[in-house]
Amino acid sequence: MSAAVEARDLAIGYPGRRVGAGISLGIRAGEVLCLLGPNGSGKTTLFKTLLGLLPPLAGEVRVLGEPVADWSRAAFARKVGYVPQAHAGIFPFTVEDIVLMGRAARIERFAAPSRHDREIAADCLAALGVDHLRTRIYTEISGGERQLTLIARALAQEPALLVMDEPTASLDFGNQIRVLDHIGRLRRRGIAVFMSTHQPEHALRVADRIALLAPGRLAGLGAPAEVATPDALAALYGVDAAAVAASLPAFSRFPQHRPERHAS
Ligand SMILES: Nc1ncnc2c1ncn2[C@@H]1O[C@H](COP(=O)(O)OP(=O)(O)OP(=O)(O)O)[C@@H](O)[C@H]1O
Repeated sequence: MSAAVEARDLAIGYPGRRVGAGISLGIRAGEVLCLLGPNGSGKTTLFKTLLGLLPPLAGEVRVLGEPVADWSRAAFARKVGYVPQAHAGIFPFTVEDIVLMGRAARIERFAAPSRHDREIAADCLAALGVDHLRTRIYTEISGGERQLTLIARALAQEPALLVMDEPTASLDFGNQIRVLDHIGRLRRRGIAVFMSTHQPEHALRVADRIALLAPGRLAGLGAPAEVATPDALAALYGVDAAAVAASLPAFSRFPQHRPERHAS
């Protein structure tokens, strides 16, 4: 089976500004890959390139076996969900409307959402513990509530690949755990997840593999215990290894989640 997403010798960036190069990685169905990297190292730029929102400066991206540029936007939206960093939003849609937008690629043009679509939207909100927000106006809810709404929207797409840019960033402690647990459940449904986080303990808790993005290049890719070591994290974030080690006991108390392998 082809990888959910595969990048070969990718260079990423903007006109006149190369952010990273030589990036090769693949994500299988039912696998969670977590991306760690300092501010400005290129995590969002990499995601946007994998999603075909930014052209690669070099190299190749395939999504579900097809070059990303060959996908029609409608077909892509049926297969790939993207949770961007939470934004304020400008239009006063209800939370349910926003989540139903995740169904849009599956609804025939000009058709109204069906009862089935509304049930799926309600299920996705309930799965994240925010069904009580259904009739609230998106521009009038908190940053964390918006984040959960955007995750629910992506889940409502029923994607094969889910790309999440710091999905736990603005969430309280309980919602962080809820979202991480939910990501673990997506794995069992065979969904490939590629997510970034600024919290190594979150990656250690949920990832099958971890990728380290240093400015300009991929500095590591592999099993969490082998990749997210105090020395590697110290080098990645430009801090002292002793300082990283000092903070490690705080998260090593987490029972380390041993991901179930997805039968391929
Ligand atoms: N539209 C743009 N045009 C030119 N440069 C950009 C653009 N957007 C981002 N950059 C630059 O590209 C680099 C990578 O940015 P990116 O947003 O991908 O980093 P990131 O790892 O996601 O950061 P953070 O953790 O702070 O969200 C940064 O130096 C940033 O200033």
